[in-house]
Amino acid sequence: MARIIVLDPIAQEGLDMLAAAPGIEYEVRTGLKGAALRSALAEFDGAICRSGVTINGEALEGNKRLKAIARAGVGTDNIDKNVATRLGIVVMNTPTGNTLSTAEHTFTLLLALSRRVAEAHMTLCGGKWDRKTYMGSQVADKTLGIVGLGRIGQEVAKRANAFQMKVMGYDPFLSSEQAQKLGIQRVDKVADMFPHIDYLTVHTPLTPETTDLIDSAAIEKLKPGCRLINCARGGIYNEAALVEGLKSGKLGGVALDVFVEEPNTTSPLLKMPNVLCTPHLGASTEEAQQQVALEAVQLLINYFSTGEVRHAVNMASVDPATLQAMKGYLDLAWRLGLLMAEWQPSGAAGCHITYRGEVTKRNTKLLTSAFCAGLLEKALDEEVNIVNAEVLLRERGIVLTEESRPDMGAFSSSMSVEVKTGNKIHVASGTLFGNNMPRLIRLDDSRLEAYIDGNLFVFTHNDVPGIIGAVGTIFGKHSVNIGHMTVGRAVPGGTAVGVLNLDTVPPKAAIDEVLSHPSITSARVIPMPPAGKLPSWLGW
Ligand SMILES: NC(=O)c1ccc[n+]([C@@H]2O[C@H](COP(=O)([O-])OP(=O)(O)OC[C@H]3O[C@@H](n4cnc5c(N)ncnc54)[C@H](O)[C@@H]3O)[C@@H](O)[C@H]2O)c1
Ligand SMILES: O=C(O)[C@H](O)COP(=O)(O)O
Repeated sequence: MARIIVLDPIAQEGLDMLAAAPGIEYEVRTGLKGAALRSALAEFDGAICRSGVTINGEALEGNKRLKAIARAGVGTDNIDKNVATRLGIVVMNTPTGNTLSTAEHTFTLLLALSRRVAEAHMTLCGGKWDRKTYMGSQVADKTLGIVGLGRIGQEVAKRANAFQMKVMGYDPFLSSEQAQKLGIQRVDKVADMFPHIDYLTVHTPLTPETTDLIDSAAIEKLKPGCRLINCARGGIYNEAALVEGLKSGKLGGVALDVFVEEPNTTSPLLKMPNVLCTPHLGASTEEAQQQVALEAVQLLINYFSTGEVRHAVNMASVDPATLQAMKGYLDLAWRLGLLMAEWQPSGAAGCHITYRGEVTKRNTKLLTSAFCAGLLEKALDEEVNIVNAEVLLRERGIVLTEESRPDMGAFSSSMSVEVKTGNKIHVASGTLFGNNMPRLIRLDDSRLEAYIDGNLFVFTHNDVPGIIGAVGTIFGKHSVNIGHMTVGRAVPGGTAVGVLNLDTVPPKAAIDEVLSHPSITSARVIPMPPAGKLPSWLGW
């Protein structure tokens, strides 16, 4: 049973869906912070939030249970994604559910600011019929500048065009063709539009690049009387600079839905004329809330029932069909990681993975993560999975590189991992027989065809006659049954490797006896998961 905590109010439809989902139970606990939030999160497998709760590093610290956070909305800046990734917690959002509502809210603010609707309303409610003070400004034939032309920015552009506005815009990912299609005059940098625009609206995430994007220096360069709107994130406009710009008369007006500090009832802007503010209501429509709640709940249901990862913001998304199709390869990659963790001495400095043949057409990044998860699984006293494995590996200073070679080797598909320790490189290569039978096809210099499950007994020896018989006799004497045996070598008469699958773990006396053979140079038991047992993070 997966337990889900709902940390912010979400639409009833979402709660109903949680209640009806088999294998899921949920609790609504809103308004949590600090230690209360941390201990609550430790009791659940999944969490749903909006922008109200702050899931910072402290809240996640030491959490060994939480696997997934679904954000019913777009912005995930209230979640410490670095810490979540490190702990193997996948963070997903619902990117499209509130796009139209937020674009509409942006336009609502733009129009209401132009006509000073809120101020006129408040004056009238105060008993004054004032038709002189609230002279407005027509938007038709004015120029709107848009920074950030993703989902919301583009919808705002469409609405501006419908209101006969001229639209200029900047987004590093907006092509000239797309800009032309949307009726946007694209500029190469934000400042290029400053002298031309009557309105500016921003629709970017809050990042180091967009923080204080519009500060006093930028406001200086704006056309006098320009009106600024922000329905994205507080902090993209420097709030002190807005106050100054309004006081000096440089700015014609400011409309904000979002603030640096939220909730916020004390901003000096709230008391200024030509200012219009709403308490982060961009996504607050029945339609948007229903949509994002249903989407967020579905994300968690899918994650806990099939392992599907969609709209992840801290890892590559993986749909169930891909997972299903890659199950065998994920198993192989994970097993090669488990094997290498035992085969190479500690102190790995780097890992290089080569994919060959048909497997290169698949999501090899996922396979690399699965290998890393296997490599670290036993060494770390924490959850290691495909979300955090690469991060954990790199954190340990291990350089990870990957290459794909579409040409086939001896097998239609193979993956080969090289682990560098000091001046030595250890190699393990594997392939998949059928859909779900991982096989080891190379260990260091020796080519072989070994199973990678159960109790592996791996020994190195000189390639001389009598070794297989000698090892078989020793295990027979100790009543250890050999299920499968393979030996491989690089060249006849050189060094060779033997891999046995034993039905039981051999006693120490048996291993010592094997090691006492003059031509056997090393021997060890490498416990591997039974055949068919998939990593727990796959959810199967
Ligand atoms: N007020 C609200 O209630 C509300 C509702 C929904 C979304 N939002 C916020 O609106 C923002 C945009 O949402 P979206 O769904 O359109 O996201 P999106 O990812 O579709 O679009 C964001 C765009 O910003 C662009 N961008 C990033 N950095 C930039 C930079 N330095 N300069 C110019 N462009 C840059 C990206 O290329 C992208 O095209 C998000 O921050 C989101 O949290 C607020
Ligand atoms: O990023 C978002 O989706 C918006 O800021 C909406 O936030 P909310 O879900 O808290 O209304």
